[in-house]
Amino acid sequence: MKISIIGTGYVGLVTGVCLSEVGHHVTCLDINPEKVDMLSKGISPIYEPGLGDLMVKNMEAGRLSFTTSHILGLKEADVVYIAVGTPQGSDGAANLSYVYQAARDIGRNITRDVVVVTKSTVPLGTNHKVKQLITANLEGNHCVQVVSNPEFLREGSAVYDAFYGDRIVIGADCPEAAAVIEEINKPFGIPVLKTSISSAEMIKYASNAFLATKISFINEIANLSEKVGADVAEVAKGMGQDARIGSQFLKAGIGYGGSCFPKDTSALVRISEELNHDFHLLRSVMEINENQKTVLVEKAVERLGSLEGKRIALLGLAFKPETDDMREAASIAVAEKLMELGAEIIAYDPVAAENAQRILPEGVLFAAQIEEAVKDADVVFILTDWKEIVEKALILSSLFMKNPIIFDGRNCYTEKEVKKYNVEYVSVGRMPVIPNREKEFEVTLAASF
Ligand SMILES: NC(=O)C1=CN([C@@H]2O[C@H](COP(=O)(O)OP(=O)(O)OC[C@H]3O[C@@H](n4cnc5c(N)ncnc54)[C@H](O)[C@@H]3O)[C@@H](O)[C@H]2O)C=CC1
Ligand SMILES: O=C(O)[C@H]1O[C@H](OP(=O)(O)OP(=O)(O)OC[C@H]2O[C@@H](n3ccc(=O)[nH]c3=O)[C@H](O)[C@@H]2O)[C@H](O)[C@@H](O)[C@@H]1O
Repeated sequence: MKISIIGTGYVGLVTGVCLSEVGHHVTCLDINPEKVDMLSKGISPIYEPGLGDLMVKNMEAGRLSFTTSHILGLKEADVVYIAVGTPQGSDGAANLSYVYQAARDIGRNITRDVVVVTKSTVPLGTNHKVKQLITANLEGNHCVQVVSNPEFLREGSAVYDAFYGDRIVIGADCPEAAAVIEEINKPFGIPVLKTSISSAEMIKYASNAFLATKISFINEIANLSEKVGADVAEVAKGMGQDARIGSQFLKAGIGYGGSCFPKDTSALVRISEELNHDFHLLRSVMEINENQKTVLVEKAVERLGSLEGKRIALLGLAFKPETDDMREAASIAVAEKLMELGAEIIAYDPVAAENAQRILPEGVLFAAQIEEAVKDADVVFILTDWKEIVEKALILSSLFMKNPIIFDGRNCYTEKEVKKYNVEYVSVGRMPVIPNREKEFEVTLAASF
């Protein structure tokens, strides 16, 4: 069985590599020639742990190849995955133009009966439209079945998620087509849930919206905890121990970012509006998230007064650790706000700096090393909890800053850890830690180097 994948972004590439790893023959197709050129040389265009090695291994085994040609990429395919982007349009709804173009491309180029699998996150009814578009563009008399197979991987652990996901959802109107996709996925050994196409489409949006809701909920609890002197980390732990609630996605911070939660919540609100339903809860989730992105800046203004001319080190720029993805990263909103307030920004990210340079406002300086960012800074902001940043930010601030002060948007440290250092520490949903400058601290310059 020959598999083709249209789109080699995070989802298409990970899917292609992992399907080839379990023994399938996969051709990945992308319209971006630079990407395909890199991929054909065995270089992954994205930072995703474990992906590059697995990709090269399967290319060398002759199971994985890349092309920009729809003719070559589709002519021998029995199964075609659509994994192109569905970015947020200017009206908040998902922009389906790439999906529809992929459908036309499939119709024009397939040479046999195929099962088309939609991996892209698409609103209700899209799969029916995809089938119509393919059929309308067919050049031969081929039978086409469409299956909705939403993707649940997380960036930064995408390869792991492909092999150890909680479920594989297969939405189909045709049981034979569903069986083909179930068979392809058998080697992963992940439980399969078969549904209608509409339910599969809804499962994807509902899952992301629910996770986003958990985050905004805990962020509101964090904001409240600060007012009453509670510690949101303890609150989340206590809540999470209730199996009905679960401990995941209860980490308070500066809100969710990334390529999916923001756009998928917005798309679901638009889908609801089109159905004359006001999804009030989800609108609030989005609003809370917008406000949450800049709570650290507000705290800094409250504590320090004017930020004009202050040198602020932004540690971590990607929307989460272990990725170079800057889409909707909180660092963008924070940097814009700080620039507006006249601060001077020196930014550091171990992996996402190159992408960040294209996105963050002009005038932001970039440090090649974390030490360079912290040295001479008046204030440190932690925006992404990369392991390196968690390991070094506290100690470097205590060593290099005149009056060390950290605003931590990811709650990286406990009060006990902070108290070993001569650092003022402001986090989210917890009381600030103010050092007693009279006291001898465990970490001193001499002791550390
Ligand atoms: N990024 C993620 O973690 C996840 C994304 N998703 C969904 O998967 C879909 C894809 O997302 P990403 O992989 O992040 O997108 P992406 O933007 O990283 O990649 C999309 C790729 O499709 C290519 N493309 C566009 N039109 C094409 C065409 N007609 N023929 C061939 N290639 C074409 C683009 O050049 C690009 O390389 C979206 O719907 C997204 O919501 C779902 C789960 C996780
Ligand atoms: O549809 C998608 O694209 C994907 O979206 C998310 O995956 P991802 O965006 O890669 O990353 P997450 O780990 O979910 O984090 C998203 C954002 O929420 C934030 N977050 C996460 C968890 C938490 O407790 N608190 C919190 O603020 C993260 O810092 C990050 O900014 C989902 O977790 C995936 O299941 C889904 O497939």
